[in-house]
Amino acid sequence: MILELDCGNSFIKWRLIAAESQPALAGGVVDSDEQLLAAVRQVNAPSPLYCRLVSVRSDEETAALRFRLEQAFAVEVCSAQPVRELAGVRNGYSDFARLGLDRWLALVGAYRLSGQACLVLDLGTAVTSDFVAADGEHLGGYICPGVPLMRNQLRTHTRRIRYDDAAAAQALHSLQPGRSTAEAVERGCSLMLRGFVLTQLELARERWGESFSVFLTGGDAALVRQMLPQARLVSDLVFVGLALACPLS
Ligand SMILES: Nc1ncnc2c1ncn2[C@@H]1O[C@H](COP(=O)(O)OP(=O)(O)OP(=O)(O)O)[C@@H](O)[C@H]1O
Ligand SMILES: CC(C)(CO)[C@@H](O)C(=O)NCCC(=O)O
Ligand SMILES: [K+]
Repeated sequence: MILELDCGNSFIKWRLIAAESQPALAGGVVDSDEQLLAAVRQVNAPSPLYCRLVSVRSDEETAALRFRLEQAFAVEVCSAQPVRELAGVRNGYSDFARLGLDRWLALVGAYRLSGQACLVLDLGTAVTSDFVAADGEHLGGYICPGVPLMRNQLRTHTRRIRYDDAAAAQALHSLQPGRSTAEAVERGCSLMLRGFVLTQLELARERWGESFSVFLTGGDAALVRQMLPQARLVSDLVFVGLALACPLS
């Protein structure tokens, strides 16, 4: 059993595979180390012998999780590290170690799957885009707040923007001008996200014409899925790169 973990800022995505390139036997999204251990223990399968993880958390938090995993399952843990080059892709940051490892693994995964120029969009706590040229050169990318951050900033810094989750869920059935606070904020943030995505597409077209692939991943990918019919929705894109960063042998 191999345990794979993508430790983001808000959630840990996990899955168990029996062996390299096998479909997941179990997996999920949890919001704490404790929940992760409990979820993995509940799976009716042998305990994992090997764990590969990518984390954008602090080194201390990542080390603490690693320690708990080793204690709980006696696993060998490989934690993806920043590198200048991997699987034919060259890191485009002037200081390669500063590029978020989740972005790096997602773009390495995208290039492996497409073998051509690609635009990678990851919609999580933050929304990120990355550009990889046909020869594997990472050109860099963009970072902006994701929908949960935009919404929370508005709630935190204004006195009269208040509505509940039910109203929020209800608001996105249309993108017409909002007639309530919930509609105005939810639709406004949704349009900002769409604007960002359309601009990324334009930038990619200016560079590459029509010869590029678009990859979409992250927990909020569904929010822009419809406006990107050409995009490949690969929810485990980070795991594709993670397998390349932490091969078993
Ligand atoms: N099953 C789920 N559990 C939690 N969040 C989910 C789930 N499905 C979709 N989401 C959405 O995914 C978003 C979080 O995205 P994701 O899990 O990709 O990133 P993250 O771990 O929060 O942050 P990061 O961008 O650092 O990876 C939330 O805004 C939430 O709305
Ligand atoms: C941008 C996030 C938060 C997305 O998860 C992560 O990739 C990160 O913390 N990156 C470090 C900063 C950078 O990529 O330039
Ligand atoms: K992410």
